[in-house]
Formats: sequence, structure tokens, C-alpha cells
Amino acid sequence: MTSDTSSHPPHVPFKVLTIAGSDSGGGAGIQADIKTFTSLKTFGTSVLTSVTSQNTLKVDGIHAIPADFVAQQLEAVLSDIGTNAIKTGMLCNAEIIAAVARTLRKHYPDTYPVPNMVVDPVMIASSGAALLDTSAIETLIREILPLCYILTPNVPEAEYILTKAQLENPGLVLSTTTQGGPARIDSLDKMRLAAQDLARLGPSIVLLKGGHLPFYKKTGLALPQDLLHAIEDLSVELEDELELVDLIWDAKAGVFTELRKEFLRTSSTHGTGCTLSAAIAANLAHGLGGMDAIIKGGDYVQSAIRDGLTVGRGKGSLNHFHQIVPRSIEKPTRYNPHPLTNYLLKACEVDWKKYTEHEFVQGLADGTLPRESFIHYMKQDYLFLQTYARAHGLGAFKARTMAESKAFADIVVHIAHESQLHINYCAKWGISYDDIVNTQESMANVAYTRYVLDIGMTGDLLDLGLAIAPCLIGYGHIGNRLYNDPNTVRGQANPYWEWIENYHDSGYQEAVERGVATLEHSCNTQQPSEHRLKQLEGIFRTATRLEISFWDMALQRL
Ligand SMILES: Cc1ncc(COP(=O)(O)O)c(N)n1
Repeated sequence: MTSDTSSHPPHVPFKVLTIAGSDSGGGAGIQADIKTFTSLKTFGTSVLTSVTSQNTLKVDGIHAIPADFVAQQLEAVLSDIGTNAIKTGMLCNAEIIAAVARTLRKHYPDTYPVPNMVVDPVMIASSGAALLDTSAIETLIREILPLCYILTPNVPEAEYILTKAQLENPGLVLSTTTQGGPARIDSLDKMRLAAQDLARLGPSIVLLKGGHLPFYKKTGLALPQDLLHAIEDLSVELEDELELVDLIWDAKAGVFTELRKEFLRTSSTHGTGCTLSAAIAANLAHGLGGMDAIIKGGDYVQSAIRDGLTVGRGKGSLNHFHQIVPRSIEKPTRYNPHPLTNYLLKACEVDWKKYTEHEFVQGLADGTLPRESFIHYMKQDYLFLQTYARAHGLGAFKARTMAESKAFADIVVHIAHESQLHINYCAKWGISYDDIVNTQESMANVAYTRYVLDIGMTGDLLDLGLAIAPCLIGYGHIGNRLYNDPNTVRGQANPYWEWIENYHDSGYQEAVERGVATLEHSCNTQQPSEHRLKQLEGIFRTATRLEISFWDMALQRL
């Protein structure tokens, strides 16, 4: 073995630095930042300002790192590794803020804002604890905001900053404070004024986060604060009536951008602000412009909240790795009620499209499918149904409970009934019963049906279910799509309209729902490992491809 590495030059990663506090609970602070950096394919470095003793319920201790040692860490990182972007989070106290600002000014002597510097002015934890000395806000305004490229306050933080800024500097003309009184942001108009005011304190771009200020979509009015505090008790209907607005003010361009977001009624929000500023910094490190970095960062956070994790007894965590480890097999939510099925459809997207949007299917939609192709297909489909019934019989045999056996046996009876309807339907096309039963099975049919039976024989009920699923679900999708597509030729004008109606029919759609529910249930009980999930995906994909061959066969009459 040689140690020549010249043909594999080490990859130079995009680097992002966080200057923040440690959250022992893992959901916020440095921990959230590093998870976000990693998830967004950047190399994270960290300068710790404080160590908090914290869980999902409370912060019960804060140990500030001596300011000189904070500066020393920062010096160590910048003098050697360097960085493509920086984010600041919990800065703890005035001495630390001053030390951070001093060291940054030394490394970036004339460049203000510091390139790609995102400041999350962390002040109070969502559990209520103060994370920044009140006396330090003034230092933050004076020392850090002038270095800041993007500032990401929430509404209460913006109010604190503006109130303090006005108090300290009565000469400053701010629109959100009245004669030195506290700033109050309770409408979208006030948010606009506040964002502009904040930009006057230094940042090039202000992202004023609207998470604490939901609006009614219809009226644009803010939800009363007392209702917001009982967030988990809000009704589902009310949740749908609300939206959040994150407001961006790009001071240089003089442009406001409103990002409207779904209001998610969840308690898994611990670390949201940390994660957002970290994601924006990571996106900047990748070379995105400020606006794109914010928009993409916001999408990352929204998905991470949606995919949230139940950790501890208080506010749960975001799922920082939702892009890497799909939570799909963990828990259904209203955003992902069929996690396994959705996972499979996504994983097999390309084949699924080829199957459900096949030329044969388009021919059914516009009525142009040659009659002989359809007749050939109908005969083969009857033979397919025979094996389909047997596969369900095999399911009844393999089931472990009487109820499950009965469910499969009921489907066999249902298929027998269906095949009688099939014969009646064939008669309308001039195909006699003798024609059907004397038809030779096509090779595509042999391959498909025997594959299903083989999987059923060698695997368990979930394997069998997934071998059957593309047929069950796919015909349901096709029926629905063609029925609802305005381009589909309808009624008498289309000889295949009855076929489309049959699969759009509520009877068939309910069968699909039942089948999917059974699959999801057995997946949930099995909790497949990643390897097993890949195996299941393989079965689903093969059966989907065999469906494609079935349409090909019908078109070419093989
Ligand atoms: C170390 C540290 N940094 C930041 C936060 C704010 O996060 P949240 O507002 O979600 O509690 C926190 N709780 N702990």
C-alpha cells in the first residue's frame, strides 16, 4: 500500500462558526447550531460563551465562560481554520460581548459588516430564563449590531432592543418608540417600522421573526397574547385560520419581503431561533445571497419543526436531521399521516411516475388507446386477478390472528366478486368467458404474479403487502387523477370512461385506504431497521416496475 493521497485531495468544506452557549438538553444553543451546520453540509466550529444546565423544562444554571477565554477560543479558530460565516447566539454578558467584538474587529479590521455574520440576539429562553444580562443589551447594540450583516430578532427581542436603544440615545429617531416609552410591536405595520428602526442600528438586513405574533389570515389582525400562551389548547380550526409572517427588511436594497408561514401548533419548538440563525449562516457559507439564505433557512426550520421530536417532558426539539434520517417510520402526523407509504412513493418516485402516467394510462384518459390493446389488457387482467386472490389467500394463511385472517379472506371474496364484474364488463367489449380463460398468460403477467406469490411465500405479511401495494394504490391514484383531470375525455365520448369511474369510485378508494392502513399498522409494529426498510422499498419498487411491464405488454400485445 502506498500513502499517496495526491489522487484524493482532501475536500475543503464550507466552514461556519457559532459563538453561543451550550444547552445540555441538546435542543438549542451550540448543540442545535452544530447539528444544523452538519445537516446543511458545512463544517462547524464553536466558541462557547457559557455552559447552561438546561433541559426541556427549565434553565437551572448558567456558568459564564471568562471573557478572555471566549476571546481566546475565537482567536484560536479564526487564526487557523478561518470561517465562511459566523453566527452569534447567547452572548451572556457585557464583558463577553465586548471581548467578542474586539476579537472580530481585530480579524476583520475594515470590513463592516463582518462578512456573513448573523446575529441572533438571544435574551430569554423559551422556558422563561434570562440568557443575557439586561445591562448587556446596550453593549450588544453598541458593539455587535454595527458588525452584523443579518439580525434575526423575534418580536419581544426587537422590542427590548428598540426600547433600550431609544433610552440610551434620546437623539435617535425611531418610529416604534414614543417619547422614550417602550416599543410595542403588535401589527404588521409596526413590524415594518421596527425592522427599519433596527437596521438603523447597524445590520444590513433585518429578519424580524413573527413566531410570537400570529395573525388571522382573513383580517390580518394579531391573535390576542393571552390565547397565544395556551398554544397547545388552540383548536385545530383556529390553527388553520392563523399564519405567521417573518418580515425581512433589506436596508441597502430598500425592500421589504414578507414570508408567510403556516402556524404549527406544536410544543417541539425549543431551539427554533438558534436553528434558524445557524441555517442562515450555513447557507451564506455555501455562497447564497442574504435573501436566499434566509428563505432557504426558514424552509429548513419549518420542516424541522414539522418533523419535531418528543424529547423530555417540556418543549421538545426540532428534528435537525429530518433531511438525512426520514422520521417517516416513526410517527404519523397530520402532515404525514401515512409515513411508510409516503416514504415509498417518494423513494420510488421515478418508477411511480412511469407507471401511473404510462402511455397506456394516457390512452385511457383521452380515449385514444387502441381497442385491441384494451381487450388484450382486460384478458390478462382477469388472469392477474386470479393470482391476486391467491396472494390474499396466502395472506390469510400467514396471518397470526383470526381478525387478520378474516380480513384477507374477505378480500378474496371481494376479488371473486370483482372478477365476475370483470367478466360482465368484458362481455360489453365482445370478450366471452371462454375467450378469457383460454387466454395464454403473457410473460409480463407470469413475472408479476409469480413475483408476488414468491415474496408472499418467502417473506412475512408486510413483504406480501408491499408486493401487492403498487397495484392497489396505483390504480387508486390513476382513477383519481384521470377522474379529476380536466383534460380527461369524459362520458360517452370516451370508451374507457367506465374503467376510470370504477377506480375513482368510493368503494375502490376505501379499499385503498384500508390496505394502506394495514400496511402502516404492520410497519409501526415492526419498526423496521434501516436495512429492512431498504428491503421493503426494493419489493415496492420491483412490483412497481412489473406494473410498468404490464402496461408495456398491453400496448405491444406481447
Ligand atoms: C444555550 C442556549 N441558547 C439559546 C437558547 C434559546 O433557545 P429557546 O428560546 O428555544 O429556549 C437556549 N435556551 N439556550
